[in-house]
Amino acid sequence: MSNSNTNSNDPVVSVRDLKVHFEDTSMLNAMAPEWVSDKLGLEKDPTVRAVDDINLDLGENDVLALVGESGSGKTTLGKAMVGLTRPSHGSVKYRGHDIWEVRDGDDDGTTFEEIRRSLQIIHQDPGAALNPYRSVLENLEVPLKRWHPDLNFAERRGRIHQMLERTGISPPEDYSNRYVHQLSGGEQQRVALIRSLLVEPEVILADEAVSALDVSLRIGVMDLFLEMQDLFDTSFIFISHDLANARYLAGKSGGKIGVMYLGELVEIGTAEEIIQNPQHPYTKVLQWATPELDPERAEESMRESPPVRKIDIPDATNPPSGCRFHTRCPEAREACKQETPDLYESGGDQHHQTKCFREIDDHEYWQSEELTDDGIDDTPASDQTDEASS
Ligand SMILES: Nc1ncnc2c1ncn2[C@@H]1O[C@H](COP(=O)(O)OP(=O)(O)OP(=O)(O)O)[C@@H](O)[C@H]1O
Repeated sequence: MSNSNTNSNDPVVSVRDLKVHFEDTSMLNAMAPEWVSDKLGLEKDPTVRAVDDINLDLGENDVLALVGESGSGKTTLGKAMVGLTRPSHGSVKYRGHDIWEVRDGDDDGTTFEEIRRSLQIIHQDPGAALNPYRSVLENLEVPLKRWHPDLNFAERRGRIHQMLERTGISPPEDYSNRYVHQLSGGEQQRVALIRSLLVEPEVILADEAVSALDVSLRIGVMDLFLEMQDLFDTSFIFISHDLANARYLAGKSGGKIGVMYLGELVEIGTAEEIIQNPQHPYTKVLQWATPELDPERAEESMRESPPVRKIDIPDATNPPSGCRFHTRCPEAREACKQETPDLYESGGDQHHQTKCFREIDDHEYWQSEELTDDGIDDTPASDQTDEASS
């Protein structure tokens, strides 16, 4: 994208103090005053705090793999980073331009259309992005016609055939005439990847893009993503609930793994650091739950119980006070209930950060009382504030 303010050292996407909260937009909430719903005995859905207080930069040619349990906010963060979900608070900048200020017309240095082209998404279900009633060629012509209207039919077909061949879909003349339903899952995902790459984006968000694939096909598609990432110098945000996939993607590309828990980024670092030297107690839980990371220990660890005090994940509408993991954390102490940790450097490594007081040698955490199973306080943050003020 041409812009005189663009500096190649700047992050491509930069997120500051990001919150994405989903309000209840149902008719009941919009129309009925509190006393009406109380009288009718109807409960309004509270706000979901899907993403809270995240600061993150994605550089050029960078790879970030976001992992965490279902509902931890991975997709919401990813979509906010590519301008598909509007933040409730904070900013998401593309090459220094606040995406939503541009969208709302407050910034004349760039256009929202250009941002939309630069930030693409590939979904878990590739079929969703492809028209089943059109051939592969017709599907892939759509982005080219939109973003490169100067190309004629022969030039478009030439580019499409080249991309099909590069991604291992061969012979391209044959495949380009097939309909989407005549392709395997792996071939559909390749076509979805080509569709995104044809518009020459700077960032691709791949949301669980390999989870629906058979395990035997997964490595091939992940390798292809990484090959294309390298070839086109495109930054990728991979979303996966599987730490083994995240390790593969971030490890091979020299990227980072970001671990999410209840809307917060709790640890971020290189694949090597997150797998070999995890610091956050929640990252250790994910590692325990992924025995294939260490097959030698797999059998042994399957016999152990998970390193948590409670299995149940608290509700994202009312997360626990202080450190959100304190209700399940085996290392939790009183201080974790009261205060929210920042992301601290782990062991002096600026590329490895952990949201846990245990990173700070002289933090009052070390003097505070350990939380035992009997002492687990499930009171959500908001209720505690209410109690304190009443
Ligand atoms: N449009 C929405 N409206 C209301 N709540 C939402 C919406 N989108 C997501 N949520 C809620 O926000 C929280 C985070 O969801 P998100 O999909 O980002 O998590 P995730 O880690 O990607 O989970 P999964 O792996 O299951 O997709 C969840 O509690 C989810 O129910």
